[in-house]
Amino acid sequence: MASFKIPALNDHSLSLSSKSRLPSAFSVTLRDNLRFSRSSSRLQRRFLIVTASSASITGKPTVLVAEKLGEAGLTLLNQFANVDCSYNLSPEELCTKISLCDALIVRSGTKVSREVFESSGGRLKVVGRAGVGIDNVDLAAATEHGCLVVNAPTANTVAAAEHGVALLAAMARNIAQADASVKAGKWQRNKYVGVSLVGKTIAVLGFGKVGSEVARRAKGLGMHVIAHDPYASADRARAIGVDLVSFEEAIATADFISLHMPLTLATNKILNDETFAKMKKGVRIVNVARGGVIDEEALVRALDAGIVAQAALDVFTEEPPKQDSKLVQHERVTVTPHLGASTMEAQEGVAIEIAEAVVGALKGELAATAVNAPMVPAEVLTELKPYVELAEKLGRLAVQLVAGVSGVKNVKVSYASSRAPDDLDTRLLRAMITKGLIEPISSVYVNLVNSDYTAKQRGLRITEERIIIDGSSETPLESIQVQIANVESKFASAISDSGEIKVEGKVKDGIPHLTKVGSFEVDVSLEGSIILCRQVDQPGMIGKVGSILGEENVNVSFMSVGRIAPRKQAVMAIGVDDQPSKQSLQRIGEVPAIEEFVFLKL
Ligand SMILES: NC(=O)c1ccc[n+]([C@@H]2O[C@H](COP(=O)([O-])OP(=O)(O)OC[C@H]3O[C@@H](n4cnc5c(N)ncnc54)[C@H](O)[C@@H]3O)[C@@H](O)[C@H]2O)c1
Ligand SMILES: O=C(O)[C@H](O)COP(=O)(O)O
Repeated sequence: MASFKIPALNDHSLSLSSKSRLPSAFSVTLRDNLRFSRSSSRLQRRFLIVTASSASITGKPTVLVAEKLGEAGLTLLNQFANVDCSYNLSPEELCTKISLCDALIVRSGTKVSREVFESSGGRLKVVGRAGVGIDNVDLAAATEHGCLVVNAPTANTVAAAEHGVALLAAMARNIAQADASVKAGKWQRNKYVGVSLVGKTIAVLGFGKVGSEVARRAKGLGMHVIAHDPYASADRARAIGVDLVSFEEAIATADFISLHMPLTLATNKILNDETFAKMKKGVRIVNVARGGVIDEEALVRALDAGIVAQAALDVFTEEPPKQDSKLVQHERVTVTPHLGASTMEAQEGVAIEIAEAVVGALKGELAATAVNAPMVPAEVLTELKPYVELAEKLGRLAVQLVAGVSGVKNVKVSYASSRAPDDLDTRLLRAMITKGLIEPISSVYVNLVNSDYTAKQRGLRITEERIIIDGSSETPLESIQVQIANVESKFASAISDSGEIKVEGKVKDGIPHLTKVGSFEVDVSLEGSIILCRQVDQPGMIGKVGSILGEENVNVSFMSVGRIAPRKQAVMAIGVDDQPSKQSLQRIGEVPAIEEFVFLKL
């Protein structure tokens, strides 16, 4: 079998000193909870498994709905959980309530801060954002607390795009101002002469879901559409008839600018004094993204200087904005109170989308819209299921072999596979190895959300290596090997020739097997628990150990002996269904040919 090594795929090393509290009954598990949610059919099928087992005294989890949610979503939630609809909570009230809740659902009006996660005492397992933007949720804090954040990214796209186009047309034709004027008893036909859209250039900044829908509609209005988005595909733009251009070109050539990017460090105040100065005189701006992408004071200056002729804004840095805000009160500015997602249809859709995601996550199903965790496609999960189990068990075994576990710092994981490196997603496997390594030696529960964070926090450096082997690529993996460097072992035979604790496993007929301990080949299915004994190879050993266990009614599920050569050193691996008593283990240790032994819980 030919093999060669490729460089480590991942290297997670960082020591953090702070201790975070983590949920007490929340873990990734594939064995018992592999169910695929088929609910969000519009979404690309990408899933995350999260198991949450705690619930309230009534046996049902409690979901706090902190902002108004569509009826259909509430109905879904009520079928599974105790639903507490408490709107307009102060930050203090939210922090008080949250310790009694397993899930929280919000829109953009609630700040889910670090304090919220800290106040939950580890009970909060899922935050559902009933909409797209998650800038009101402290994602880092959620991840540190092992709390999954899911959103509803698709149901309000069209509503937001329609609102953008509505603002565009309303702004160009002074609809809001003219309406107010007529209601005030005036008839100012000359004052409210507008501008036409047809033939004008509109720059869509952020060519994602909403941006591309706006672009489509703007094309329908006869506009020339250009877009700027450093991450968008040129093919997708071309398919809609849109030219992707640089930011500089977009802002310098546009008659209208429509903003559709998320608020990030890079987009914060992306429209500012400097960028306004580069725009065409008389440009008109629409913002249905986030208020923070515009420097609002600079916009007022640009309006007053005549650089910006008009603006139409649905979103503001501070919501609601101050009543005396110069921007809001500006006569050439049209405003709406963050209504982009607020259509009957979008709110029903969002409510269903988020309720399904939250209920699914609480049930231990696969969350399609996880924001703070790697998502693994369903078909990959199905295929990796037995390897995920193998990964966790190898981690558990390896760490239990360490003498004095505090020194576990460097772990190397090798995946032997005939697949190309980019055809094997190891994130889930790494998370499960981390879980296996950490859980037996701490009170921390590790899941896919917090595994990398927890490893870093404990100063655990996990490097991954792919070993490409010949063979059929139908099987995702040939074997997984876990090595712990620079430690002593309570079972010296687990130390390989190169000095690390080494365990290796394979999946056989769908069942994870331990196939190597140190330099010894064994073959024992990873079910129940395991006793490893090093002995001088000789007849009758299996019988002797088997009868000690049999006397105590401990059922042996598997036995295998790996030896260097006949009658030389050998390692016997014995799978047991039950935990033998201390006395039985002591008797095994007293069998004359046995030089060392260890009992390992899976
Ligand atoms: N007003 C509302 O009620 C409302 C409703 C829905 C969405 N939104 C907001 O609209 C925005 C877009 O939502 P979406 O669903 O289309 O998100 P999306 O993720 O599908 O699209 C965002 C796009 O912005 C691009 N982008 C990121 N950084 C950029 C940069 N520096 N310059 C240019 N483009 C950049 C991304 O590549 C992506 O294509 C978000 O801020 C969202 O919160 C508002
Ligand atoms: O990000 C979003 O989905 C929109 O801004 C809508 O926010 P909302 O749910 O508060 O209306």
